[in-house]
Amino acid sequence: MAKDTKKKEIKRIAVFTSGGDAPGMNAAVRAVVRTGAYNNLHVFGIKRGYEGMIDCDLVRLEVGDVGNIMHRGGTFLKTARSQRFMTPEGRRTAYEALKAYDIDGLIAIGGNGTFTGAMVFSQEYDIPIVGVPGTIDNDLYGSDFTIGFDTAVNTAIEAVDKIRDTADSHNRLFFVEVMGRNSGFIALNTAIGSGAASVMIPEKDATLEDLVDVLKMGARRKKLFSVVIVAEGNHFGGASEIAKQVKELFDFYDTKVTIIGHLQRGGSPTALDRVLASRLGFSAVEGLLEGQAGVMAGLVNSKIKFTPFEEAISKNRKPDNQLIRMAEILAI
Ligand SMILES: Nc1ncnc2c1ncn2[C@@H]1O[C@H](COP(=O)(O)OP(=O)(O)OP(=O)(O)O)[C@@H](O)[C@H]1O
Ligand SMILES: O=P(O)(O)OC[C@H]1O[C@](O)(CO)[C@@H](O)[C@@H]1O
Ligand SMILES: [Mg+2]
Repeated sequence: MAKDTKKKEIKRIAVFTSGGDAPGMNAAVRAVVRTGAYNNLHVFGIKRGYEGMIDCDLVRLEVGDVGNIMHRGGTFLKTARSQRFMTPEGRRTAYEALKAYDIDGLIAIGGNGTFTGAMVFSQEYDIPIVGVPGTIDNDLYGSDFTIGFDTAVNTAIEAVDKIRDTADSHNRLFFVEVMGRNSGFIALNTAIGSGAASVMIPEKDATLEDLVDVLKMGARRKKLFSVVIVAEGNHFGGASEIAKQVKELFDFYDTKVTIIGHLQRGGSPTALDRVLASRLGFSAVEGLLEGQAGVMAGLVNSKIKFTPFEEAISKNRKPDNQLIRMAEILAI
């Protein structure tokens, strides 16, 4: 059911995934390939993000190549963090590779680093790029959610539910560290969804003494176990460091630390991530054909919105203060 007319002169596009993988990236690539095919485009996949772009590692992607991948975590295109793309020479080699394949539009699926690279690249070379926010960190302005965030939070909550069982059985205090680089979105949502006693995130202005007060309050009302969620990018250090310092101030509980780590990056994407990825992949291609460039396709209040890369990466996205306050109140 291919469409007869093209809206723009773009004929050959390439899609890649970059930075940390995120559940739902496959669904986004599928949407890009199929929307491209519907619009009579030649679609290529670039392997290993910017690294593969520099190495000219492109493969033609047809409709059938993206079947049966919707439900799979990771990214079948593979991904990478590329030092070479940070250099002008690396980017020139990448551009030459794209020219060799006559690529006239790019879809970049990744996080803030990927879009920083895309912004620099599009300032240096005349190639339209539309971004799709794919990162578990949820740290981009211009989309209420990024692809992978919901799955990561669900994974973290499932882990905390299990930790609760053993914490309860042994009357222990657990510090559970979740990912999020410099951002507390995963931690805050995990804390709310798992009913944790407290959460330590970079965006919250709280001291270790405040945390100890919360724990003491719990102990006074005969709370025999407790779980505290810690964002990895915390200014007090990770969960191990916080556990050590808290123990020195208040040693009522036998204390343990769990770092969930890369478990949060894998697994089958949730329904929310699959639908989000499909919508954003589809909209990115339509946007590119309608002349969008240097922008990220996002979902804002359930509507598709295009935000310039510069804004998407530089507007300091923080969890809502109301949500932080609510998490505290509900944990009393
Ligand atoms: N200033 C920059 N100039 C050129 N390229 C950049 C720049 N910053 C980042 N990149 C490229 O983008 C890649 C991906 O960035 P990064 O590793 O920060 O992941 P991300 O896209 O933010 O995803 P995530 O946070 O989910 O891991 C980098 O490895 C690098 O190749
Ligand atoms: O997998 P790597 O390269 O160790 O990166 C870990 C980082 O990637 C993320 O999972 C996604 O950006 C961060 O939350 C985390 O800090
Ligand atoms: Mg990032």
